[in-house]
Amino acid sequence: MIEVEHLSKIYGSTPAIHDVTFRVEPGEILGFLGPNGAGKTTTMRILTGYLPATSGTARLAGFDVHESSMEVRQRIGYLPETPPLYPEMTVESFLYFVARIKGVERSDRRNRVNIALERCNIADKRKVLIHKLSKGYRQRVGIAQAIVHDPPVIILDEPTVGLDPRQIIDVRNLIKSLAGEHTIILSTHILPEVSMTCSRVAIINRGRIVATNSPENLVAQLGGGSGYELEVDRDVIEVKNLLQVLPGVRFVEAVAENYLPPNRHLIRVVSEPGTEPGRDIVAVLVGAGVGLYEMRRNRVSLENVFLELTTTEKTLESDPSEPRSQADSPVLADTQANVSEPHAGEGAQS
Ligand SMILES: Nc1ncnc2c1ncn2[C@@H]1O[C@H](COP(=O)(O)OP(=O)(O)OP(=O)(O)O)[C@@H](O)[C@H]1O
Repeated sequence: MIEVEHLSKIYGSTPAIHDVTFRVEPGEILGFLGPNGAGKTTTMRILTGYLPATSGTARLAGFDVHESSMEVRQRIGYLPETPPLYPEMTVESFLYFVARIKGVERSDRRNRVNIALERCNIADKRKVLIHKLSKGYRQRVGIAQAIVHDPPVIILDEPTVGLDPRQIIDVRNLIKSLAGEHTIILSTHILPEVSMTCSRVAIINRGRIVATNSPENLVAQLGGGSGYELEVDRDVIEVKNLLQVLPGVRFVEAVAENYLPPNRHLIRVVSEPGTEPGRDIVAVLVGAGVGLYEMRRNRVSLENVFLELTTTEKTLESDPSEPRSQADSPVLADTQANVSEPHAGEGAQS
């Protein structure tokens, strides 16, 4: 439904995006994830026909966004970071207005406006002036204006910024309910937004796509960092001798901690991807008379992946079905070699 190939944009002498390539299948929600200034809005604006690219192509339902911008605009619903609302209009009259300028037939407008009001759960606000609405409701009106002409593609730029936690949940549920019937790109720098809402994610950093895959596969690619942390009464050399022969145990290392009582050691056991050697680890330690005071799992999360990819120069191998960017240089081996740093259990708070 959406095919982006080798897209680049330079503002004057400032490069904003470089060789961006990804695809979105019909009915899918793609999370477009990146830190501030990564190039998300620039990419969205090119896709919606508001900004010309410096080079590369983007096609939507087969139409080139630059050469066939009218066809593209009819097929796209766009919610920019700041929703384009007319505060002095009522919700209903604004949606009628948008339906008209988006080319909805007069005979179909009432029906389309009613559907948009219902989908966005704002039917009871139809006669309310937009400037009297809370930010959460205004965001719903913003989404309603994006879907009122029933476009196959919806592009949402940071749709939950500035909302309170309750409103965020409501807007995320609304977005999820639109998938299937619509193909959606959701641009965000908020990680939970992606894990909760999107079937696939493209991570952009400093203008370049550094990974494209399902959230689960991205985590699995870095899954070599999963394992266990043990608090024991033996040092790392003794524990290593006992455990490193076990199937599934990749390596054993000491973790520096200064809160532990004397003669206690914190030890990390990193497992091979897809293995669960926890049971054997306990059996061997207990069998050898080792005092095991605590054992907990370390799991790599999407947060770890995001931090790894946006604070380093790494890229991950993309989904094999994904078109490859010329700049794509899969360095999975490099990534796996570094998985113990940063610590797999650490990461930004969500
Ligand atoms: N009109 C412009 N003129 C010059 N540089 C720009 C312009 N718009 C964006 N940039 C630069 O392009 C880069 C990408 O910006 P963009 O707004 O696309 O990022 P973003 O990922 O959407 O960031 P944010 O999450 O902060 O909105 C940044 O370095 C930004 O400073």
